[in-house]
Amino acid sequence: MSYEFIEYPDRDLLAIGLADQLASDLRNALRHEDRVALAVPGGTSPGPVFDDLCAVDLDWDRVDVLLTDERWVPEDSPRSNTGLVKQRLLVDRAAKARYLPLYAPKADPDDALAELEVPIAPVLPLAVVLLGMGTDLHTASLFPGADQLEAALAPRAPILMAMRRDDVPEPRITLSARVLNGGMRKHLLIFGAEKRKVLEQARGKPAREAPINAVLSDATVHWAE
Ligand SMILES: O=C(O)C(O)[C@@H](O)[C@H](O)[C@H](O)COP(=O)(O)O
Repeated sequence: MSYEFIEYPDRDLLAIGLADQLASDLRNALRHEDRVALAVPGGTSPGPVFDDLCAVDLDWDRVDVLLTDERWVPEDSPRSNTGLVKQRLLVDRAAKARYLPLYAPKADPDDALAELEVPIAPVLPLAVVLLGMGTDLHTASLFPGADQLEAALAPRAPILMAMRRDDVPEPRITLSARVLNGGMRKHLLIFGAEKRKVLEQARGKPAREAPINAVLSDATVHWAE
């Protein structure tokens, strides 16, 4: 597994440097394509990156933004990744981007997969993918031990899958590993010594134990304490 590892002096400098890199990847992709897709994670880490990226001058009206995964909660829930993206990324210049949702107001995510996939299929492969990671080595909602992990890691997995694990508070919906890994440029954002350590220890582990390994090849890892 080969990936590049960039260490930043602090989290603010990481946010600036990573936003700059994402902007440059998007500009490069826009030189060759009419429209390009950017997938981003939710969770607590990416907010400051979004704050910098949203102000960048590029052809946002040709960019499709989607989440790598979503918690199955309404948009006004504090746990909604959509809420985060709408408040911190799809503002300022980036307000012109088109948002492709990973949530629909249905009780069961399995009942929404087909309709949510319709606008996503034509924008693949993803031009730029930003990923987060948990200390259990999950990325997006590809959790070790989740009910559908094996299917989501399969080479012919569907675009979207619902995912559940008993200790995860709500059902999730996630892009499958092949869609995430198929991104033309991939970046992983991690903060803190613990995540750095577990990522190093994950080397060589099978993806069912370390799902992050399914999406890391040729990625760039961005780390700060
Ligand atoms: O909805 C989510 O939670 C995610 O997209 C998830 O994969 C996240 O990126 C990691 O859990 C890291 O989360 P933190 O940045 O909060 O540590």
